[in-house]
Amino acid sequence: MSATMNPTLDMLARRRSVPPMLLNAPGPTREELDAILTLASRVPDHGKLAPWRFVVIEGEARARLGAIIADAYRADHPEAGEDRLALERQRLSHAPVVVAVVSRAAPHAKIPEWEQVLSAGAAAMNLVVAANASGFATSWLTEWFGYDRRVLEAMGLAPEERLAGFVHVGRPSEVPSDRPRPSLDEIVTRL
Ligand SMILES: Cc1cc2nc3c(=O)[nH]c(=O)nc-3n(C[C@H](O)[C@H](O)[C@H](O)COP(=O)(O)O)c2cc1C
Repeated sequence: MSATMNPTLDMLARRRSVPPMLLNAPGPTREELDAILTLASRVPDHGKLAPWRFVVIEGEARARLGAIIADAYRADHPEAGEDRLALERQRLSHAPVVVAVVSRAAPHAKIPEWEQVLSAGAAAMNLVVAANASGFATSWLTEWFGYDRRVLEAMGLAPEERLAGFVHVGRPSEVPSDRPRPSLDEIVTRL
């Protein structure tokens, strides 16, 4: 896409995910992250339910949760070797900050649950956009442990809460080349 004089459009046209291994410190400061999370929470939200919340995983907490991820993996794969367990242990330790976006969608008399789930996706994407506009790069991932109740419980999620994604945030050491994008012909119909 051609460059414009509009920094928002330029960022949207160029942004791409950067794998956690390429996301370095320094991560956002407390003030920077608060600003990013404030923008992440400014999303369409039918019924003003705030059907999402954020769990910030940084510093020592990344390794603490990594140990729980590796324990869960070992319990399910007793044959797993040390290399694989080390990989699992490091899952959240590459980027300096990982924000878990949690969906709190629940049955409601007026607001369809589907719309609450969509709002959590919007919050995750606003977080991605705000972090990238602030000079960071991101990766929005779930992986197997994003669906593992042992891991989610260790993060403080209630049984009815679900993970929309782990957004890894850091300074990119390199930005991968772009991937193919769908052409408008494939995804747009006009009535
Ligand atoms: C909800 C959600 C979960 C995702 N989980 C994973 C994942 O576990 N592993 C993965 O490789 N990509 C995952 N992705 C895809 C990446 O976030 C990203 O879209 C892709 O790697 C590159 O696209 P981009 O450069 O346009 O961001 C997920 C995307 C979404 C929306």
